[in-house]
Amino acid sequence: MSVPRRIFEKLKHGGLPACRMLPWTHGSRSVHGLHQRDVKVTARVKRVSIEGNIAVGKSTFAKLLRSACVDWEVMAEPVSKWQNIQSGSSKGADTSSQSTVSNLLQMMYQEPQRWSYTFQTYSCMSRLKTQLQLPPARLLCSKGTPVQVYERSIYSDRYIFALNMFELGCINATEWAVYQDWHSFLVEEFGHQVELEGVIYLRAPPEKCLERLGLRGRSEEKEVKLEYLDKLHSQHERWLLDKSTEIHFEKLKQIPVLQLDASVEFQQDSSVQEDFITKVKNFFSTL
Ligand SMILES: Nc1ncnc2c1ncn2[C@@H]1O[C@H](COP(=O)(O)OP(=O)(O)OP(=O)(O)O)[C@@H](O)[C@H]1O
Ligand SMILES: Nc1nc(=O)c2ncn([C@H]3C[C@H](O)[C@@H](CO)O3)c2[nH]1
Repeated sequence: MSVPRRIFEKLKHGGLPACRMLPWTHGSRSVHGLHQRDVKVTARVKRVSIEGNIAVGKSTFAKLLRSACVDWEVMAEPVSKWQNIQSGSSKGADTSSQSTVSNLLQMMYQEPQRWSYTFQTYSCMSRLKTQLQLPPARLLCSKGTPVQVYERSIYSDRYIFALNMFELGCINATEWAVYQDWHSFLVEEFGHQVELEGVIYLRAPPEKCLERLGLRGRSEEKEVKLEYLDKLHSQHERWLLDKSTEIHFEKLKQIPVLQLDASVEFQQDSSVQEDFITKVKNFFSTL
């Protein structure tokens, strides 16, 4: 049986390390382009998302994790893709002729009723692509606890943002029904490949997030109000703490959550950083 082309290319370029060379000649089924043996090799790698309100400090915390342990791979939220929608970005298109046609993040903030549904289709698709990426070679070789960490996930896309936009009336009942239908279909189709083993919830008062959002000064967010961050804060609390959000996937209902107090100014404080890393290490070892 031949190796699925997509996987062959991935292995050739991304490269599985010699320590995990795969015996392709043995007949086994291809699961969504992932060879079954490949699924086994990657199964030891845990998958965790960092969740939290806008500007709570996820990217800053992600940077800390990146520098803390070689067994952890942190995948950034694909914000720049949302800010630079490219023309002709289909597979095989000549990338040299691509140009930026729009900034969807800006459009969503400026005209939420017009653009929220479009935004959620694109954000969710880009998160799905991120979650489907195979772990890098060093994680597959790891003798410790290898973990792929994602900044947000296809689950916060639905249970935080899309739900919030629906409740705010920026996504209508038809759009919400359509979104949920394809979201459930994709999660079920991709199965284990998009499951998470844990969530790190960075928690801070919305007022603190607004302060940090102002500090960061991303131009698209200049009209974001405390009221919006309050709503998003409540969505996080309902999903990750109270567990009162209706969740449609069994494994996600039981997911372990590590809650960290993100209001602490940890950037200049190495003892807080060490405390965070210890908590994260202990959490990963339980997954
Ligand atoms: N613990 C912290 N103490 C003080 N300032 C912080 C802390 N964490 C983040 N910041 C600052 O707050 C701003 C926002 O942080 P960051 O970009 O990491 O947020 P984010 O959660 O990744 O945002 P988004 O939700 O937009 O992805 C940055 O200017 C950053 O330097
Ligand atoms: N509407 C909406 N849906 C999402 O799924 C989503 N994910 C992130 N964001 C916004 C928050 C930050 O401004 C910026 C970077 O996180 O993008 C989102 N907005």
